[in-house]
Amino acid sequence: MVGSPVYITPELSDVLALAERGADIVAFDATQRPRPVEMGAMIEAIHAQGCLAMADISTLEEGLCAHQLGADLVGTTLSGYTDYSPKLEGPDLELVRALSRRGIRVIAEGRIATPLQGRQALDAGAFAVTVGTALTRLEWVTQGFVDALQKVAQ
Ligand SMILES: CC(=O)N[C@H](C=O)[C@@H](O)[C@H](O)[C@H](O)COP(=O)(O)O
Repeated sequence: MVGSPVYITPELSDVLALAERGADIVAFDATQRPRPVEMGAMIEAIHAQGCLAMADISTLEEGLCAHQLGADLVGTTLSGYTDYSPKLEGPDLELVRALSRRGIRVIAEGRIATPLQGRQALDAGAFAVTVGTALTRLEWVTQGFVDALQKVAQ
C-alpha cells in the first residue's frame, strides 16, 4: 500500500472480504504506523460483521490503545517487525506477560517455534498461541536442522 507499511487487513474492504469468506476473527495491524483506516473505524467495521477484532501490535502501548478502543483480542504478532520494537530471536514473552497482567486477552504470536515456547507463552498469561512458520514452512524447519547439525559436524 502506497504511503503505509500496513499490510495485515489494511482496508475496510479487506474486512468485508474476510467476513464474507466465513472468518470468525479478523486480525488487523494495530501499530502506531501510518494507516489508511483509523483504528476505531476498523474495529467497528469488524464488529459490524459479527466478527471478533484481533489487534496485531508490536508494543505494550499499542496493545493498551487497541484494547481501549474495543479490540477483543491482542496479538503480539508484530513485535520485532516495526522499527521501534525489540528484535528477539524467540517470542516476546515479556510483552505477552505485560498485556496479560492488565487483563487483556492475548494471542501469543510470532517466532513460537517449539512446544516449550508455546507452553512458556501460556505460562506468561496468553489466552491462546498461534504457530506459523514452524508448522507451515518446512524449508525453514529443515534449514534449522541443517545449520544445527552442520555446526556439530564441523
Ligand atoms: C509479521 C507477520 O507478518 N506475521 C504474519 C501474521 O499474520 C505471519 O506471516 C506469521 O507467520 C504469523 O504471525 C505467525 O508467526 P510465526 O510465523 O513467526 O510463527
